[in-house]
Amino acid sequence: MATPLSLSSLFTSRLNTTTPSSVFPIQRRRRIILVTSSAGGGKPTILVAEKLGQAGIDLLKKYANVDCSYDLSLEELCTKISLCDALIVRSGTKVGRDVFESSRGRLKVVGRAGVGIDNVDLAAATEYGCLVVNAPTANTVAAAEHGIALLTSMARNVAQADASIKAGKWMRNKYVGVSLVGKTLAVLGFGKVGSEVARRARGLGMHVITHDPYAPADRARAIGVELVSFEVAISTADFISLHLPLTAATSKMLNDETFARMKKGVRIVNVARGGVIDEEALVESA
Ligand SMILES: O=C(O)[C@H](O)COP(=O)(O)O
Repeated sequence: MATPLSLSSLFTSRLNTTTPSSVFPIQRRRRIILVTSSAGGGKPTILVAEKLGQAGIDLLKKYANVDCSYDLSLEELCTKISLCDALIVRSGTKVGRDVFESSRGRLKVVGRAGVGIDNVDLAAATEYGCLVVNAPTANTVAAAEHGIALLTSMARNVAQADASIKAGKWMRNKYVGVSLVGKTLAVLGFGKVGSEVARRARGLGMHVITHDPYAPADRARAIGVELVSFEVAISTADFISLHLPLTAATSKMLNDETFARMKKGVRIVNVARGGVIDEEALVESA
């Protein structure tokens, strides 16, 4: 299965000799690598299938023909892709086997402008010799800050109180919140976003534990976070924050069995992917 490279690494390093010959550095000083048009000679063609920042589009336009076409149906995407050397998507476009098949070998790279690559069929990309790259640090702080925003507003019932007051009610006793200070937060997934959430939660005076089989112990220690088993994480937490990719191993990781082992009244923040939680089980156990 293909391992996603980072977009920045694709653009800043030379590819090794096993890469397709149509990949070459065209701008040595900044070591930018782009993919040639298989039509030969001309600029490569990049399909941007979801909205990106204009600065990014302008940069691409210096080196490639850029087709910004949003909200394509699968059929439209499959038709266009046979004329494209590269495709850039966010999380809303499913890049499945059909897309690689339809490209008939012309598509050389799929750039995921973001972190999660669960919308790209990596096995099919590998079979069709197509690189998949992502931008793993692009939105780390935004996701961490959003996680903390949800954590604090959930603790203080901000959304419910806001809706209530907008409905003309004043129910301050109903929406009394809970303190975060001294409470235990379990961060599931101690990667880039999870670590930044943990760091911020420590600043709020929380006791932070984490479960992540790949987490470096020294990083956890440096932030003052305790590495624990999955069992300890879910059974001792007052709050749980999810920062996991959606894979076969993490799909429905929180399910009826795990909900049964959690503390009563535990609050969960999910800024990862919805599929990490079995939503039917969540509704049942709420
Ligand atoms: O995986 C990610 O980077 C985030 O979920 C953001 O996805 P987006 O590019 O669709 O906003």
